[in-house]
Amino acid sequence: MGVLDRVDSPADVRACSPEELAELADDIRQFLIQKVAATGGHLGPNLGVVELTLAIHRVFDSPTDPILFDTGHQCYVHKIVTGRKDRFDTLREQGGLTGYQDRTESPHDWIESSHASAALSNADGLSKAFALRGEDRTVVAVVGDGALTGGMCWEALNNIADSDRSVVIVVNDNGRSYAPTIGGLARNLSALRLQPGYERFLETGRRTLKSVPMVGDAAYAVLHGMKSGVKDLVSPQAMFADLGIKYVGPVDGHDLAEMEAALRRAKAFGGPVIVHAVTRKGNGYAPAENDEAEQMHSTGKIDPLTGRALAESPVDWTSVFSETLVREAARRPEVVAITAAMPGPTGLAAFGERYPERMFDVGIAEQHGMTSAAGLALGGMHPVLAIYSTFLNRAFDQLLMDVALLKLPVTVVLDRSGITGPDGPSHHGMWDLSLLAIVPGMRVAAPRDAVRLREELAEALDIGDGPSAVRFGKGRVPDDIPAVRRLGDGVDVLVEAAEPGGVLIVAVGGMAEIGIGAAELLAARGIPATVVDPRWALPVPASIADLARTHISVVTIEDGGVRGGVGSAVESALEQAGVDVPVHRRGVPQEFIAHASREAILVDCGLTPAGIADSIATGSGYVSLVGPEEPVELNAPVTTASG
Ligand SMILES: Cc1ncc(C[n+]2csc(CCOP(=O)(O)OP(=O)(O)O)c2C)c(N)n1
Ligand SMILES: CC(=O)[C@@H](O)[C@H](O)COP(=O)(O)O
Ligand SMILES: [Mg+2]
Repeated sequence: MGVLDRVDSPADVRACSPEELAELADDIRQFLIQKVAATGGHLGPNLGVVELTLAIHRVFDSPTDPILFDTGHQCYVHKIVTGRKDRFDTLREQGGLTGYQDRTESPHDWIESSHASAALSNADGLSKAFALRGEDRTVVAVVGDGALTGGMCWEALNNIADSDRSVVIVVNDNGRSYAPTIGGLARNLSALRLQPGYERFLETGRRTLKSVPMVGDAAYAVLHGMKSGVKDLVSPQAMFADLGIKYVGPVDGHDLAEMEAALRRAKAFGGPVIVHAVTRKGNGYAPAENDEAEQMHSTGKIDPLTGRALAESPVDWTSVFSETLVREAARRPEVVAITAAMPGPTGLAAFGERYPERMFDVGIAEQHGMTSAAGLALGGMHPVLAIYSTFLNRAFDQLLMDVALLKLPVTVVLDRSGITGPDGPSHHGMWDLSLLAIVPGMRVAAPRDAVRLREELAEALDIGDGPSAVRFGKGRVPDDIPAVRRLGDGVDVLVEAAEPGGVLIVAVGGMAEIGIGAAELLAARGIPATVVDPRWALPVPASIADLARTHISVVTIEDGGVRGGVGSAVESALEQAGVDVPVHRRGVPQEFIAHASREAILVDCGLTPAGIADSIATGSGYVSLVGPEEPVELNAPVTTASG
């Protein structure tokens, strides 16, 4: 019976003795390794915040004092000590524990989005509300060094600094996003951490002086004081202090007692405070600590002993993109690449190794990345900004007004478009087609397989008079789905109806396989169907309207929201062409889709050959996943004595 077995709430953590705390931290570390090895998830980040999270729950009173985790991928320890440890076998599985904060799981969770750099703005707003309501509550925000490279953090800091509100910002500085965090900020933060003299100075002092009873304690206090002297010379304190925010640290984020003492100092201060915790991603688990590339930022199912993946990953869209870009760049010196702190996951790492001078990591800063791309294009380059589809949301205004308005040759490569699965509603790439459809002059390719991805990326790099986008999904990429013929405007006919007058299926990108399967099932039911892949889906190619004239209806299938995407664009195109043929849109319901496997969600959305064929044969509409449920009572503001 370990200490963890009897910890089910923050109060249980607060009741632990120092010895029990040390055991609890070890128990949690082993728990994380065993559970996340079995389910997959953010093992590295969570191993890095064990002591930090325990210290926070000992000093602050969640949920009265909200604890916000920026991005939320590092909230597993928080979940473990807030009564959810028994559900970790269901982590990131349908109906199970989410991998991020989730208000339906616990009142200890306040925010939910997995989009980085938003927690400080949430903290700013929450602390303003508490001040207005006269509630004496402290908002605690845990923000990583990577998230701190996002612009919203600095917008929030600018506001928080200009107040005396009780906000404690715990900077979890492990020096990494996926890869090492870039930029002047990171350099400043790490200056102290990497200062060997400072570290040695502290370590020697701590070890030597603490061993001397009495005298040691006094001398240690002197050392501590000196530390602040040393700190003033090299610390990032100036960066925050100049903003008007008190700075505490740097603190060893794995030293529970030191972390707790720093947080108590911060809490006592009463106004906005930054506690700079220095941690190590993957701490205490050698396979993660030794993972040079990403310190096991996010893993699939692994062998807990060795850290090795249990399943080989199939050839995926990302790897085809990666190799194609390197090949294209060899003959296109104007091509440069931009990543928002995700060179590995977006496939740009190979390009960066081959062409380091043409590769730019801007940090978790998609907005800046998009407009920096505009600048690169103004300077004669052809930038390729590779981001996950869901993060395009962050850079929409920049795409519209800094790129498209100027008709600049920027290519946005959107990986993880469509349903992604276990990362839940804020990670599904279901918004990009709707967003891109309203950008004047935007050309959007959605390859159906590896062959078309190579083709369409090259075509995008040939576009010099405006922005282009190439979007593809997560996971396995079909090698080759051949066309029967290609029309003049690039549309590929994949299936010719056996006879005229049937259904025209417009299958966008990765939905081609589903469209072909649906056509086969319809043919068996005596309903002829033609299947086409537009390849360049937006703006809608002219031949789609021409084809529609000889069909009784058009069915569009897209791995994206059904409102405003390709289906809506096809409807408009037919109307403009005077083609009076009904369009039935099939796609992802315009709802927030809970986490589950991609496959399970596609089935639930009716995005399968049988689902599409049945909906056509029966004339039913597109699927909705949320019934008329009663809204769940969430985080009703805690009424305090004063309120
Ligand atoms: C806007 C946005 N862009 C990209 C990501 C993908 N992403 C998830 S975690 C992460 C790195 C976070 O680094 P940091 O904040 O330092 O936290 P750590 O993992 O080091 O604890 C990134 C880039 C994201 N969640 N949100
Ligand atoms: C929070 C985070 O790291 C996400 O960006 C997500 O985990 C990405 O997952 P995949 O790279 O497995 O799609
Ligand atoms: Mg980090």
